[in-house]
Amino acid sequence: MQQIGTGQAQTPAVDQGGSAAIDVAHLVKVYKTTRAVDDISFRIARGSITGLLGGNGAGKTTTIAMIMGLVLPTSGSVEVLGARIPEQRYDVLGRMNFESPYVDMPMRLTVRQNLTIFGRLYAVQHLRERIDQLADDLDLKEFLDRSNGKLSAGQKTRVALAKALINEPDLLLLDEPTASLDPDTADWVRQHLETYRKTHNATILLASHNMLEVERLCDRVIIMKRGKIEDDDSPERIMARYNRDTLEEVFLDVARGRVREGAPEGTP
Ligand SMILES: Nc1ncnc2c1ncn2[C@@H]1O[C@H](COP(=O)(O)OP(=O)(O)OP(=O)(O)O)[C@@H](O)[C@H]1O
Repeated sequence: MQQIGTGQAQTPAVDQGGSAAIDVAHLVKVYKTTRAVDDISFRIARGSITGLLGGNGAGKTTTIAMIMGLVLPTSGSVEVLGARIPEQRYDVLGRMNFESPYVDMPMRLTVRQNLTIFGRLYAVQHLRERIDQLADDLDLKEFLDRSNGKLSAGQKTRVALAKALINEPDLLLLDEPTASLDPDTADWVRQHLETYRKTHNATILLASHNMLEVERLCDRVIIMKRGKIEDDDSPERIMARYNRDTLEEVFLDVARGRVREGAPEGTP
C-alpha cells in the first residue's frame, strides 16, 4: 500500500528553468490563529497554464492575493516576472491582471464605462478600439451600454474577463474564471483563454473548483490542502499516480485523505 499525495511539491512538472513568471518560496500567511498558507514553494514557467486546486479554505485565494501583492506574507518570498512582490510590484502591475467573479465592478456604471476606467488605469493605448475588440471577442456588444448591475451572473463573468484582458497582460491570475457560466459559454471562455495564452505567450494561474476545466486547460496542477501543497504535477501524471481516470476522483481522494493501492512503483 502506498500513501498517495507527495507532501510538499517536488520539482515542478512544467517549469523548464530560466526566468519564471511566478517564483514563490517558503510562503506563509498566518491570520491570527489560522495558517492559511503554510510554507509553500513553486515556480511557474512563462507561457504555461497552471490550475490551483483545493477544497474550501485550502489557501488558494490567499496565495493568489500574495502573488498580486494585495496580502502581505507572514514570511517567505514572491517574485513575479522577475520583480519582488510587494516591494517592486509597481514595476510589473501593468503586465499583470486579475479576475474574480466575487469582486464586483461599480454597478451603476455601464460596461463600457467600467472598461474605460480600467483601461485608463492601465494606460491602454487606443482604448476605444481595444474595448470594441474585447466586446467582439467576448460577445459583449449587446450589453456594452447597460449598467453592470443589470447584467446576469454569466454576463458579469464575461465582463470581468474583458477587464482582466484589457491591458493584454503577460500574467493572468484567475479565481474561478467560469463560475456562473453555462457549459457552452464556459467552454467558449476556456477556448478564449487558451487562444490568448498562445497568441500572447501569456502565463495563466487559475484557482478552480471545476476539475474538468483544469484537466482540459492546464499543463500543470497544484493541489492545496490546509495551506500546504499536497501535489504538483501535470494532470496526466497526477491521475496516473493516484490511479484515477479523472481529476475529480483525485480531488476526492485528497480531500478525504484516502490511501489507494496500485499507484505506479517509484512514484513519489
Ligand atoms: N482576511 C482573513 N482573515 C482571517 N482569516 C482568513 C482571511 N482570509 C482567509 N482566511 C482564512 O484562511 C484560510 C484560507 O482561505 P482562502 O480564502 O485562501 O481559501 P480558498 O482555498 O481560496 O477557499 P475557497 O475555495 O473557499 O475560496 C481559511 O481558513 C480562511 O477562513
